[in-house]
Amino acid sequence: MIPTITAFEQSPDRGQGLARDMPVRWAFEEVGQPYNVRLVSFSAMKERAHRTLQPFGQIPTYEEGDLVLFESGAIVFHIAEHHAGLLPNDENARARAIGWMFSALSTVEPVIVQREASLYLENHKVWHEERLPIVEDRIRSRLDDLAARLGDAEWLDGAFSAGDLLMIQVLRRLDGADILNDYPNLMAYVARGEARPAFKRAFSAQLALVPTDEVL
Ligand SMILES: N[C@@H](CCC(=O)N[C@@H](CSCc1ccc([N+](=O)[O-])cc1)C(=O)NCC(=O)O)C(=O)O
Repeated sequence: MIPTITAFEQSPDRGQGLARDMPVRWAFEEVGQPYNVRLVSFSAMKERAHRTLQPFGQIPTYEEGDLVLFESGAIVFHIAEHHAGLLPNDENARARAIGWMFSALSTVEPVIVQREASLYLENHKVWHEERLPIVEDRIRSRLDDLAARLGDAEWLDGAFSAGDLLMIQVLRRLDGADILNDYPNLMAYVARGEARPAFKRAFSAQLALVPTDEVL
């Protein structure tokens, strides 16, 4: 059975592939699993029908038969559990790769999302100018440690895994910011992820939905 995910009907990132359907698309492409996409408008996301799938009124969701999932990380994990190619077979290596999935979403992404909130939602607040540098310092602290751990390695822990997929997707949210430029090995790490044929297929698929005149 071919799973169906939901994605934005109108991409707020205008084709940059930063919304969270992107890691799910990427995971499907890495394991060679076809998938269908149901596009959802901002208003429809908040309706009861969608909230039965995703209680917070967001995308993505995953439907396959009588299984409904939400949380992009959980969906990527489900895909990785049911197909080869995203998690190692070795028990300890698999556990470490899953650890990196959590690290991406609960240690690195939150400070990056705080910066986006500061820039796009709080930029009119009187304390915005004072807060942004504090948030950006928190990001640099995380990137210092991540860059030190990655070093010159190709991926975070041996072969490419779902942990790398999610970490690279999180780091891509800094695209356009100067911050990542200070970490050449992390820039190269993201570039390696973006060079993967599966990433390119996923990126093209989400870009194809964006009207040409809206692409950033
Ligand atoms: N923890 C959930 C979070 C899901 C989530 O944040 N979904 C967002 C889209 S991806 C987040 C996102 C949005 C826009 C950009 N962008 O660059 O424009 C990037 C990422 C959403 O539906 N937002 C609508 C709403 O909350 O009302 C998950 O990982 O699935």
